[in-house]
Amino acid sequence: MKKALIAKNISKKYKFYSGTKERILDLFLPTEIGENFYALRDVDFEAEKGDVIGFVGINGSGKSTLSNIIAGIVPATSGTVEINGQASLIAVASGLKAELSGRDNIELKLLMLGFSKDEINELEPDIIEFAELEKFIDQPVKSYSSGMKSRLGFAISVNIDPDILIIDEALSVGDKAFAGKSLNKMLEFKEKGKTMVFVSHSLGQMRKFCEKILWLEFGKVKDYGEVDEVLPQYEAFLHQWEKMNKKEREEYRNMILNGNKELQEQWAEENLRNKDEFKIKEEYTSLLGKIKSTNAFIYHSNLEEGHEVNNEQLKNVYYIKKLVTYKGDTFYLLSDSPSSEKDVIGWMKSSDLAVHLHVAIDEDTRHFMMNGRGRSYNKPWGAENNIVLKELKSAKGEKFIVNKTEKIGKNIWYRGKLNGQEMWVHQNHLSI
Ligand SMILES: Nc1ncnc2c1ncn2[C@@H]1O[C@H](COP(=O)(O)OP(=O)(O)OP(=O)(O)O)[C@@H](O)[C@H]1O
Repeated sequence: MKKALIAKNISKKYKFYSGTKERILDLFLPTEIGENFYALRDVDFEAEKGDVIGFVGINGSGKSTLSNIIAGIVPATSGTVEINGQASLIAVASGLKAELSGRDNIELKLLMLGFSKDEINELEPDIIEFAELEKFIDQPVKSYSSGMKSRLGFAISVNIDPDILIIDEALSVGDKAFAGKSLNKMLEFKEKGKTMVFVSHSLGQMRKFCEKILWLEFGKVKDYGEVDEVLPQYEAFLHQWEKMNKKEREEYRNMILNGNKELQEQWAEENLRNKDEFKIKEEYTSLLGKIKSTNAFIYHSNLEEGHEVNNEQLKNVYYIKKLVTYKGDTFYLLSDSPSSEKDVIGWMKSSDLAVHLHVAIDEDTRHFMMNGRGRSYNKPWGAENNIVLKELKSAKGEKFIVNKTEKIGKNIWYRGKLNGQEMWVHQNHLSI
């Protein structure tokens, strides 16, 4: 497959000086003055065309520096970046000129990218509309909030249709509505098979969006691979990192920078024992479930974000064909039909559901008679919104021809037809 991006031995050195005198002397003297600080050290990685890669790492690990180098905004001290096509970076304020208005920034950026005046005139209204900056578009960018700068950056980057899109924390600023709109645009790019690099501290977004993860640690590549492999390790590491005090963090940093692989493996063995907890483990199951209360939460597939249930959802019975375990919790996939793909509602913690085992018995024909008690439903073990007939009193003595039998917990439910209408009836409401 064609490589979209090859980064080789990228290092980025910054210098810290104790004052202006040192800074000036360093320019003129043949010996180096000042303290060297490496934001990146020998970073190597490649992306195939269509890869969606997330950069993760604690604060200061070099994620933004690397994305800025790939986008051509910051030069590397050494190493090479080979890009097939044009890269575009969306980052708060990156490449925006503070003194110029939003509109002038759009024109400048497009001119720098080689667009003609006619092309710019065509693209500009779309960019302005997407950015939703209204009258601010003619104000200097220095008067913008970080969210507004991010909107402008995002609007320019996605509308020029780059080959590689680099998104640096663009979704963590700005409001929820804009973040939603941006995410849709990114999904559109993903579907088009564009190569994308995504920098974010939201691991939920990473899991939802990326296929590969590059984990940076103090400017070095700690790991690079499939999301399912790298992200649980990183989450387990974060869990430990948050518990460490200043001294322990310093010791850890020295261990990494000294590069002793054996010591590092030993540390991981002792401290990342819980890493499997952060893996999402999927299993097939067959249950029926009812939501216990309105406090329950329906999660997206990343199991981090979601929304509360509504009252109507409490009056339904759901099919559960898949379960996952993540961070010690079990989540069930709720669906309106007996499938884990069709009519899916979302994931819910098992503690928020009342469930029963759901076993298909057979599809044999059986003949029963209604005994006039109970109700009938459009699903076995139905709830209020599944009611077909509120009372079966008037059907007493009528024939009920069964075409499907299922066991829900300890109870048998029959699906059959009463006067041509299909419904599920509990065993207690039928007689032979
Ligand atoms: N212009 C600069 N001059 C000096 N040091 C810099 C400069 N830019 C970045 N750094 C340093 O380089 C290191 C990496 O920074 P970078 O912003 O790439 O990290 P990051 O992983 O994106 O962090 P965060 O998660 O906090 O955004 C940090 O220690 C930072 O202080």
